[in-house]
Amino acid sequence: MSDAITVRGLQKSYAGTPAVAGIDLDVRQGEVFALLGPNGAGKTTTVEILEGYRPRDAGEVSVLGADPADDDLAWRRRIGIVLQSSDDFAELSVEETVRHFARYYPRPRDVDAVLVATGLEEKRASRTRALSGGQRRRLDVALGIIGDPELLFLDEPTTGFDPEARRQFWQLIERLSAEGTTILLTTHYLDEAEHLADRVGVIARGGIVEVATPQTLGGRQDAPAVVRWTDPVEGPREIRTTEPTRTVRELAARFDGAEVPGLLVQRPTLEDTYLRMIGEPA
Ligand SMILES: Nc1ncnc2c1ncn2[C@@H]1O[C@H](COP(=O)(O)OP(=O)(O)OP(=O)(O)O)[C@@H](O)[C@H]1O
Repeated sequence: MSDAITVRGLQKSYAGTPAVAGIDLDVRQGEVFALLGPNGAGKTTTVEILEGYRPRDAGEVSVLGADPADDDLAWRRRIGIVLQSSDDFAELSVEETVRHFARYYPRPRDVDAVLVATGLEEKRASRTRALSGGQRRRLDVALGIIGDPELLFLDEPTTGFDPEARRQFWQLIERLSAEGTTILLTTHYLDEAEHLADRVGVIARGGIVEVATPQTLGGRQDAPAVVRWTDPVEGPREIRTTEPTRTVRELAARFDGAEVPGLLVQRPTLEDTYLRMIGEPA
């Protein structure tokens, strides 16, 4: 199967300062791919070039088989974009706004189903200007998926969501993914990337640092584990080891098979790994 997105040698500068400095990227059809990176790393610039909203300086880009710079209408209808919030439709109700957007697409999703899926059913009659920040972001997501896109771009989709709304959003993304939608998202939430993404790409200073699954990024799966427990005499203890099973077995023997007090085995989290990769102290 061909890739949904192919990027080779992408470059973009603003007033001579590189924001994207030669990025290569492949997003497979049907996968959820998360772009991670610190503020100013070049994520939004990259995504907006892929969406056809920003011109590039150099490089080859193919999105669903077309060059986004051609900005073909039929192509545009096959992609979904969750833009940063705008107040353009402040006087329309939630339902009117979603129905309005549905008319732009040849085969839109059912408006009622999208309102339910995005948790906006109870707010359907509310003016969009009266929505809370998190509700407004849900509306952005509703507008991004109403056209039933093959490829969905989500730029920091859950910023401002409460924990319950974030979980509901994750379920929505999982459903869309299960239906075959390819999804490229940017996020600052490492738990979100870990939960949703098949693969993550870490981008820093305009370049890709690594592309891997969340489980293997930065050699995470082989990183030493920390085994912690509380010794009845010596108090809290910890050992860093590449063989935590052996350590636990030895501890179990030492405690005669009884519960080892406060036993905990921890591998580096995705966040630990990410912070190390981008050079921040964990
Ligand atoms: N329109 C613009 N004009 C000038 N400089 C810009 C413009 N857009 C982005 N930049 C600069 O390009 C760099 C990359 O910005 P970009 O928005 O792509 O980063 P990002 O990874 O999306 O960051 P964030 O996580 O903060 O959203 C930054 O240094 C930013 O200041």
